[in-house]
Order: sequence, then structure tokens, then C-alpha cells
Amino acid sequence: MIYQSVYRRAPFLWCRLHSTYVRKMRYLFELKEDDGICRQAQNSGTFYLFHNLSPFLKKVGSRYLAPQISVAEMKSMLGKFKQNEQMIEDSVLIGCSDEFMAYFALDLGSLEKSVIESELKGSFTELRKAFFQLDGKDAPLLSSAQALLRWHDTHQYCSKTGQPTQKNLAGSKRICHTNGIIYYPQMSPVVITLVSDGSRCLLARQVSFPKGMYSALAGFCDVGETLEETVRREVAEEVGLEVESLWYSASQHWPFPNSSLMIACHAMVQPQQTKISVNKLELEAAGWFSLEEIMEALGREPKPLKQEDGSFSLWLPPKWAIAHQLIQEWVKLQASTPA
Ligand SMILES: NC(=O)C1=CN([C@@H]2O[C@H](COP(=O)(O)OP(=O)(O)OC[C@H]3O[C@@H](n4cnc5c(N)ncnc54)[C@H](O)[C@@H]3O)[C@@H](O)[C@H]2O)C=CC1
Ligand SMILES: [Mg+2]
Repeated sequence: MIYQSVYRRAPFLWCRLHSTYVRKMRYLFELKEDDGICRQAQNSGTFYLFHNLSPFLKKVGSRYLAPQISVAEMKSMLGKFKQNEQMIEDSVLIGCSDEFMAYFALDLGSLEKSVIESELKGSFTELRKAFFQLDGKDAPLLSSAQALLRWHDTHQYCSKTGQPTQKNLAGSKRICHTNGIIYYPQMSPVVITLVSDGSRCLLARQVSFPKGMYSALAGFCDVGETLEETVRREVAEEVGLEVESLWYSASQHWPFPNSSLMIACHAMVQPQQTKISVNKLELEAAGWFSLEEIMEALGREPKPLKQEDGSFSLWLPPKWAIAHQLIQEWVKLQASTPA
């Protein structure tokens, strides 16, 4: 590869030619492709720890922080557990800093959880519990780290030969050395759609949602479908409406239930065809909400709020969730659209 040789022979020239972002992406590519370079990076990198897929976190007030553990701390801890330092090679690459310090994630599920917790003064916390209280970059980083660790944990054997597969050092693939099949981490595409009739938006809730929380309609893509077809099918399936037009907004990796790529869209239905018929196999309830109702809910804390009559006030997914971003965009659109 040309850039690698240029990088190694003339790093100063290479730095002048490319932005930090480009250099980071090229460096990460190199780590995924070359086990030797990745091993060096592991020996100077930092680690996010997990225990049976729960990230190691420290709680500061109501917020959670994900500490980065240095390689020296890792080695000293493994020493205390009488574990071989080679365990570090089980980690997976999840990113790097602007200074080219590589970040790895390692699941220590085979070690005693409480001992690590008291050694490092924090706790392994279920991601679902901590996700919305995580700081800045930590939520997306831990979300992709957990997804990658889960994928490795559940793909240790070749589905063709039944033989064990080996991960490359970065963890960007697994290989069956018996027949050469390469397996790459999987994620499921999911569309999430905020339907509008021009003045109201449609929100729905599943039985499993916390009381009072409503979100946009979501659904997994079927094999062979385009995103547009999934949007139209899901809206028809879940609320019995026909989408007239739709447009893409943004996307997000989502760690629940496994590893999903959430693809967020806005959709319009005709103002005269808005009668909802809820598919009770999928949803508990769905309804149209006015701008005022949405604005009021956006002003509320994202948590259940019981009213005097025993019902729960409408509240919306927190700001990390792409559903929240879709709702905010819809609000802006209402403000800029003449009545
Ligand atoms: N980030 C966000 O703002 C939001 C994310 N979501 C996520 O979207 C996801 C999909 O939404 P749902 O309404 O539950 O989907 P859905 O409407 O497609 O129904 C779920 C059902 O689809 C089937 N299914 C098909 N392919 C599947 C796959 N690859 N993995 C798992 N199940 C599959 C299963 O039978 C499952 O019970 C949920 O996991 C949820 O966590 C949902 C709302 C907001
Ligand atoms: Mg759904």
C-alpha cells in the first residue's frame, strides 16, 4: 500500500499532506490490516473494560464516566490475577485519539468482577442503565465497543465447518483457517420514521417502553428491501397508514438489542388520510401529537411522570437517541413552515 510506505519513509511529508482526520482514518485502517502494527498500538494504547458486556464505569454525581485504563495498569492488574499479559490481545480496536493513541475494549468476563471493581474503584454497569447518563464521546464509543465484543463472543465458530475462528488483532474480522472464510462484524439496518400530516406528528409506544414514553416508528429492514420500502412497509404494518413522501435525516449506531444501524427518516402522509389503526402485536398505542404537546414534552425530563389521575405524562427519548433528533427537526420545520 502506497500510503503506508510514504508514512514510514517520510512521516513529516505525510503529516503536511493530510489533515488529522485523514491521518487518523489511515492509521486505524493500518491497525486493522496489520497485526504487527496493532500489537505495537496495544502496548501503548488505552483500554475500556467490560465484564460480560457491561462497561466499567465511574459514577460522578448523576453522570457516568468511562475511564480509560493504561496498558501499565492493565498489566499490573492481570499480574495480580495471575493472568498472562497476552490476554490484552483479546481486546478489540474501537478508535484512536488525535495524538494517535489507540483505544481498545476488553471483556474481562473470565475474571472475578468484584475484585476488579475494588481494584479500579468503579463498577461494571449494564449499558442500558448507564447509556443516557454517559458523557460526550463515551456513549457512541461504548456502544460500538459492546457491539463488537458481543459479535466476537457469539461468532467463535465457523458456521460452515464448525471449526473455531480466529480474530485478527484489531478484531475487525474473524477467519476460519480451515477453509479461509472471513467473517466481518454484523449489524442490522433499522429505519426509524417520524410521520407527519403537515401539522401533527405520529408517535407510538411498545409495551416494553417506560411508562409515558413515546417514540417514532421503528422497524428492521427485511432482506432485499430498500430503505424507502422499509419505511413504507413499517408505517403500513404498525399504524395502517400510507406514506406519501419521505426523506432521509441522519443515522446512528444503536447497541440495543444487539447492534443496529438506525437510519432516521421523515415521512408525510396525506392530511385527509390520517386514521390510525394500531397493530397490537407490535405496539401498545400510537397517536397524533400537536406542536404544543411536543414542545411541552421536550421541556420535560426524559423520565416517567405520574399525573394526579394515575396516567403518565408524555415524555420523549433522551437527546442521544436519534428519535429525539427527528422530533427536534420536526419542531424546527413547523416553525419555518407557514401555517
Ligand atoms: N435510537 C432510537 O432513537 C430508537 C431505537 N429503536 C430501536 O429500534 C429497534 C427496532 O425497533 P422495533 O420496533 O423493535 O422493530 P420491528 O418493528 O421490526 O419489530 C421487532 C421485531 O422484528 C423482528 N426482527 C426482524 N429482524 C430482526 C433483527 N435483525 N433483530 C431483531 N429482531 C428482528 C423480531 O421479530 C422483533 O421482535 C429496537 O431494537 C429499538 O431499540 C427504537 C426507537 C428509537
Ligand atoms: Mg417497530
